[in-house]
Amino acid sequence: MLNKSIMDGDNPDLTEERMKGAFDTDKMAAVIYGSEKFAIRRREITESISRIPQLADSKPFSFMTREEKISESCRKLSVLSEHWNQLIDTNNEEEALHLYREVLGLEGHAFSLHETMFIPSLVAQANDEQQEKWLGRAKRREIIGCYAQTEMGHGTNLRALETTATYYPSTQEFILHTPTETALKWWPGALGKSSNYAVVVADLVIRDTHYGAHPFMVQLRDEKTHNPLPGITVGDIGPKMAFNGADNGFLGFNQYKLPRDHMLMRHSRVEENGTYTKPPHAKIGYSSMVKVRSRMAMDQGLFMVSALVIAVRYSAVRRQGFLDDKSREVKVLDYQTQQHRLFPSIARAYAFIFCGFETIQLYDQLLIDVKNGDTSGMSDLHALTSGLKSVVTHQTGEGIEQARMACGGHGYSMASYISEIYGVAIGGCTYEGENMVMLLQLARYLVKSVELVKTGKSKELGPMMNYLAEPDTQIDLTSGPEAYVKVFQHAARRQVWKATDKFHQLMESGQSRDIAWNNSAVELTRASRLHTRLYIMETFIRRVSSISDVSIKKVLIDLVNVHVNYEVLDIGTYALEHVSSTQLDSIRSQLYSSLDTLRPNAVSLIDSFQISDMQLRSVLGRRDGHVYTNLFEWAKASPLNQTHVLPSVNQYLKPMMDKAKL
Ligand SMILES: CCCCCCCCC/C=C/C(=O)SCCNC(=O)CCNC(=O)[C@H](O)C(C)(C)COP(=O)(O)OP(=O)(O)OC[C@H]1O[C@@H](n2cnc3c(N)ncnc32)[C@H](O)[C@@H]1OP(=O)(O)O
Ligand SMILES: Cc1cc2nc3c(=O)[nH]c(=O)nc-3n(C[C@H](O)[C@H](O)[C@H](O)COP(=O)(O)OP(=O)(O)OC[C@H]3O[C@@H](n4cnc5c(N)ncnc54)[C@H](O)[C@@H]3O)c2cc1C
Repeated sequence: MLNKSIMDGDNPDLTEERMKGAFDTDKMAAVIYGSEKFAIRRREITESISRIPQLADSKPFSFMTREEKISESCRKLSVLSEHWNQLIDTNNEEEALHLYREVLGLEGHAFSLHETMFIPSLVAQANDEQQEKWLGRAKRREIIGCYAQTEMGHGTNLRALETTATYYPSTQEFILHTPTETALKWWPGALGKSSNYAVVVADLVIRDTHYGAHPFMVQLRDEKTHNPLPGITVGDIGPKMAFNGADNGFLGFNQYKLPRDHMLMRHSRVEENGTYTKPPHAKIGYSSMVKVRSRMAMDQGLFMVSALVIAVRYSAVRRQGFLDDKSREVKVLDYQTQQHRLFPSIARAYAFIFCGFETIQLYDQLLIDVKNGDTSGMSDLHALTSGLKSVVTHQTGEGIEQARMACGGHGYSMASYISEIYGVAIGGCTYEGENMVMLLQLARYLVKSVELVKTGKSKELGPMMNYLAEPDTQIDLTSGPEAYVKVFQHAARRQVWKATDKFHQLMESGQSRDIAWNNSAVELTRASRLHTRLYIMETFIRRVSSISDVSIKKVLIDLVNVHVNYEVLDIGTYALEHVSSTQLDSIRSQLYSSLDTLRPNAVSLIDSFQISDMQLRSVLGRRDGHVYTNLFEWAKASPLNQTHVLPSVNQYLKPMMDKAKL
């Protein structure tokens, strides 16, 4: 059996799709998740979870209020704490994240920032002594932490953060203070009600000198009573577009005293007498953000996949309309428009995940290098992850929304759960750096790279930048995916140079650097997007080329073909400067035939992600494909259906209708 999710009693339309799959889904899972060992561990963890009934949702999540969602995730966390060590290797971050996804889903929970930002901040920013004091406690979950940086008035411009941490040598204490309303910390996940500790980012002040944003370990609540400590105002910021199982919070300090050794001092220090030692790199304190950005291609890829699992499975059981055979309606997945809507997103999801593996590894390596005093890789990774987080979050949003529409009316129902996936994923366009802002960060790096080429210093170009120095060449589109890479290189190179030239010309015409930058900004963001999409395409092709299993490689090459054709057409206006409109027409034909080629493997390609029904929380996307029965059962569970006549009918509608009858 090649597709391992074939089960007796499943919807025969899905079983038929699974039989058609030309590759082993367990083998594909090993490729997706980086190793056979981890793919097996994922399945084992999922299996173990299913044997603990208390870890199941106590009722459909979409029918819960916000308070119920928060309470439900806390209940599950307490059940998990009894089983933690049997379920996972607690030192393995990927296993922990898989466990959280399975049990708690994507709407957030008390530990959502603890694992992703609080612990990583301690790992990267606390010195050995501080790690000795707090890291073990954090890892054992004796305390719950979050990352409190953004303020009501400033999230992007960190240099303008208003919260101050003023050092007084006489008492060897910092005083944390929130001088204005706009200085309130605002947004941090799990801050409002769950966390009792936070890594707080504040402007360090010593003897009236402002040293800028620095991280501090701050206790917020009493460990026994969980009440906020004196001098601390903390609470929940209210409901959001999605992610409502999380208590994103606000936080204010009123002259709150903090011992000197609570400033995280791995890289910068304040001595007892107030002497300040600056870090080896000005932006080293930003590492927690780089850490999360380096994970985002993976995380967003998985968000997109969740929506695609739902849409592709549903499209294989939804029958509507006719093609050749007028005796039976077709699966909507057979419509070319449906394939065009979904398959390029499947390709992007695979590509994002492969990129994610690469950037996670780059971050881990950087962490080691920085610990050894080498900060030279920081700018490269900052630029790469800034562009990548922006492109993947935007394209994931587009892909999920298309997946929702591909499910027709039922896609709009919370039974599909796609709107929740969309709401959570789209947050990524804003958090960890607003997308436009991050594209402009990459653009700074691109402009500098062009300046290196212009001044004859091409040898100093960073990784992935050499193409900026290469001349345009003839493109032979018949030579395989590499030809499409060349199209992207041409388009990206031209746009990067064009935007840089514009910026330089505006400065030469007398505009200040900042004004010239702003007047070139749209062109600069376009350059960043093209550069990043080139990186994604190259990584995808590189990863697929390295695969040895023949059947896996074959289907992934089919997927690469969908990707490269779709991507080049999608940048048609830029590509037209390098390929003719006749060539674009032939790319169009190739795209349509590549959709056809992929069609038999579509369900197996999304099944390979092995996302459990529990994690998916979708009635439409369940593995068994019994959409209509499941949908009806789900609707019956609606709180509105627990009584035939609602009190509001008796109170308002009936009297109104009765009155109208008189
Ligand atoms: C499953 C559940 C899931 C769901 C889980 C959900 C979890 C959600 C968690 C969300 C958490 C958050 O959002 S936490 C908050 C995140 N906040 C942010 O990301 C804020 C975004 N802002 C920033 O990062 C910065 O302020 C930035 C925009 C870069 C501007 O900073 P500055 O003004 O200090 O710097 P600039 O003057 O612009 O740049 C100076 C130089 O520093 C470089 N530089 C800037 N940042 C750098 C960095 N990190 N590493 C190296 N170098 C850096 C620039 O490239 C410049 O280089 P040169 O060009 O060479 O000079
Ligand atoms: C779901 C979610 C979770 C979050 N979790 C956390 C958390 O755990 N901890 C935490 O500290 N924060 C958190 N945040 C806050 C988040 O990091 C910030 O909202 C984000 O960095 C954007 O900053 P901002 O809100 O100041 O946006 P703004 O900067 O005000 O953006 C508004 C507009 O201004 C534009 N803009 C701003 N500056 C520039 C510029 N220099 N050039 C061009 N355009 C510009 C932007 O592109 C955007 O269009 C979270 C946010 C969300 C939505």
